[in-house]
Amino acid sequence: MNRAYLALGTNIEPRYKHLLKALELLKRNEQISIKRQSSIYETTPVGYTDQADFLNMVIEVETTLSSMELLAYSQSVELQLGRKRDIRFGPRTIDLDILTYNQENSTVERLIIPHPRMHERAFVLVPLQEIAPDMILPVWNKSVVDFINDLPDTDIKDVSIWTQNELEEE
Ligand SMILES: Nc1ncnc2c1ncn2[C@@H]1O[C@H](COP(=O)(O)OP(=O)(O)OP(=O)(O)O)[C@@H](O)[C@H]1O
Ligand SMILES: Nc1nc2c(c(=O)[nH]1)N=C(CO)CN2
Repeated sequence: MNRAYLALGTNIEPRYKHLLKALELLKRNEQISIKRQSSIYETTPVGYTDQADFLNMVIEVETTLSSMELLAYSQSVELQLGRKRDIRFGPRTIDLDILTYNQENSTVERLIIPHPRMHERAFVLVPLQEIAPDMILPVWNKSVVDFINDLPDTDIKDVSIWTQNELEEE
């Protein structure tokens, strides 16, 4: 059995429905079992900033899929949710990134594990810390907490737990 962490992100309405649908499609795969899921966070866009705020979350899964198969299934979920690829780092109905896969450090075709930008993204590290506080990231050999401590305060401020009220209004 393999253990992977996945990051989900969406900034096209209905954002919450897109997250739920993606989780449902992941659960539908008998080779994937969701073990933990973080709260949902509302986050300010990073990279390409002229776009709407995101909802982000991180989940831990156990899977019998290989990392390439997990990527292929994640991409099929993105497609089923109508994702179109246009602006790099731009708006998306759902983005599914594989953060880590076991303790692997590998690049196979177009899949890089661990995700090469995960350690600098508050919208990934903060939800990840919630479900895997003791995790040491392969390659960097550094804990999630240490990476969070190195982030600028402004980045942390841009990531906040989405409250139930907001959830009901959505
Ligand atoms: N760890 C990974 N998880 C998901 N996709 C990856 C990973 N490593 C490489 N890729 C490749 O990245 C390609 C582009 O992914 P995508 O369009 O989601 O990028 P992005 O979401 O705009 O940027 P980012 O990868 O920084 O979140 C995918 O087709 C996939 O082949
Ligand atoms: N806050 C936030 N910003 C982003 C996100 C995301 O999921 N959340 N995804 C991006 C594309 O990889 C680029 N910027």
